[in-house]
Amino acid sequence: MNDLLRVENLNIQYDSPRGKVNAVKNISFTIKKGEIFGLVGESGCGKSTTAFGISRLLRPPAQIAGGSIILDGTELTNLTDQEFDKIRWSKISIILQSAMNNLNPVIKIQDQLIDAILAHKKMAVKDAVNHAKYLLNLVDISEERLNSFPHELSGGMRQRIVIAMALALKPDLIIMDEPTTALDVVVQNGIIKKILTLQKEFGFSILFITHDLPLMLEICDRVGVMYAGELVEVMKREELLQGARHPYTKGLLQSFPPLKGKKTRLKGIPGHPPDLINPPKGCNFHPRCPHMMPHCKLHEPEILGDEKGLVACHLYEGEGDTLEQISATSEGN
Ligand SMILES: Nc1ncnc2c1ncn2[C@@H]1O[C@H](COP(=O)(O)OP(=O)(O)OP(=O)(O)O)[C@@H](O)[C@H]1O
Repeated sequence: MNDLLRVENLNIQYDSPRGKVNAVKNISFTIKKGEIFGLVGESGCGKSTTAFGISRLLRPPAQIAGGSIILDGTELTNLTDQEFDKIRWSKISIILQSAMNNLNPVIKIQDQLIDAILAHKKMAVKDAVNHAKYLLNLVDISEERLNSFPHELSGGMRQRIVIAMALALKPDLIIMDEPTTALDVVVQNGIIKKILTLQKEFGFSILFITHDLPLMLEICDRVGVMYAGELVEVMKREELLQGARHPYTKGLLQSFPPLKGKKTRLKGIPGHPPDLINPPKGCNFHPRCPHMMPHCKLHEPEILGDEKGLVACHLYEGEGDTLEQISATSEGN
């Protein structure tokens, strides 16, 4: 089996004065070695909470309420903070939407880079400086910039430096949470191209989070679609380009201009996502779903898988295997 990351039945909740916010509800997915896996969905559907849960960045009132996160055979949810610190950067790193959330504004780039390197690798400071120069070269930034403070650089340069930092210890998995959303389209294109080149060169896996489905369709091998804290569909890129199965994913696809072919009128999805403290009975999406059946108001659909991917919708009931059946079959292989 070549899964690098296995997330199983992950539940993450926020305590709030109104009650528990079920921000991530029982989600399961895998990321293979060298794969780019995308998580997409409307604002508030739980993408960042999932990323923070995997990379141990959740802070109270958030907590993992159940489930398992296995990275290369190691169960991450059982690790102490000190044990997790050993794998941060070296096995897993994260790039956040705004580079200023990753960089310390009052420390020069060089010191931030070599601090990250020396915290995990025993080497002479001179060698760490050379490594920092090498990393900047990787992201096409001149070595002189090592002496700059973050505010002296453009947004695109700062995000490239964050990518360099994420790569510093050659991790197996890089989580990218909206890494280009804060940048203009031209800079965004340059950064995406750079990420793809580096991924090909080094072979790391990426969990790529965005609400921008067309961008995801350009770069990801497989895409997971989240709605109201749940994973409702997972498909290979090629399958998704042919059209989605889940009515929510279909709605998302119709909310963006098509990548190719004739321009069509954008439809959007009427209504809004449910309250995560008191979600509706049955399928979470039923109040907005154009295919809603009486059954959908009463019963939550199970996520089922076949050769096309996974889908949680009553329209496809009986057309696939449960996650337990899939997992039993793959373990038997
Ligand atoms: N501190 C908090 N207390 C209570 N609820 C929270 C808190 N932080 C986040 N949430 C809720 O958790 C849910 C998931 O939020 P999350 O930020 O993970 O979504 P997202 O899909 O990443 O959204 P975005 O694209 O806007 O970043 C949201 O409904 C949000 O309101």
